[in-house]
Amino acid sequence: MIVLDNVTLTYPGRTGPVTALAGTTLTVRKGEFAAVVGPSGCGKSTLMKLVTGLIRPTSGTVSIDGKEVKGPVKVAGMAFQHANLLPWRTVLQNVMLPLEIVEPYRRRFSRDKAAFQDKAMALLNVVGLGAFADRFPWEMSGGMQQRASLCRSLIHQPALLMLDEPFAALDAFTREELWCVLRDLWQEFGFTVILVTHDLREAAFLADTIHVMSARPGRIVETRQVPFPRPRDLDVCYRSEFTELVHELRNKIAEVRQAA
Ligand SMILES: Nc1ncnc2c1ncn2[C@@H]1O[C@H](COP(=O)(O)OP(=O)(O)OP(=O)(O)O)[C@@H](O)[C@H]1O
Repeated sequence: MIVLDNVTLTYPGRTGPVTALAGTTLTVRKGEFAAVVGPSGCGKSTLMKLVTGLIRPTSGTVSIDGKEVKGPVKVAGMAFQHANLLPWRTVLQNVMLPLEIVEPYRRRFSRDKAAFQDKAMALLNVVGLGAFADRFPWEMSGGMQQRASLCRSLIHQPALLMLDEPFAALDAFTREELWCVLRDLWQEFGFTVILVTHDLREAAFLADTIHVMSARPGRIVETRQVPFPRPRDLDVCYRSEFTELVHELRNKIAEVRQAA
């Protein structure tokens, strides 16, 4: 379980202190798919950095499974808006990169390389990239690169997947394809997800729970359970309850933007 308890984060800032989060409290259960939405600049990326231990709160605590986060956590995989694959490595080599860095895989890397390669290939097959393992990133579309990036974030079997607008740079069709890829990976492996997104349909399709943040300084102003049964497919996005939920979220965000 991930718990942010009354977290405030103030950046020193070049022209004076900037309080990005103020009194943010959030709980995400093990295995839950949580989405965080909110107006631009409300502190969503800051929240991700706090959970992964890249920054420490100014006050309050962040904990994972009862242990306070005091430095970069190993249990998390991460993916961002840009796939950031290394252009000189093939797709397979990119996916295997965390195994060369993260312990305990790192020390076993040379010995177990063949088994690790099989594992990477199995993941690439799940996301439909099995036939592209030997390609270089620049030979692939943005959507294919983002599939590979998801594989790279999951290769070391993290208990937690942190996603910061991973599909924002993709066209609408590719984005929906990738929603399904992520849904399938989550259903198969059961990791916990925190997805930061501007796309309310994405949050409503993928998440169990949607947290709405206020404008800066950000805190959680509303938490909605998503009622649609699983397994979900894209048809759910055309149901009236889905449209209503997205509308309500949009209205809430408009309200908090105006209040800022
Ligand atoms: N290193 C920093 N120094 C000073 N201010 C910062 C720093 N990083 C972020 N901020 C400020 O903190 C606030 C929150 O930033 P953050 O990137 O977390 O927001 P966000 O919700 O992810 O934004 P967006 O939705 O536009 O991606 C913003 O006002 C930003 O300008």
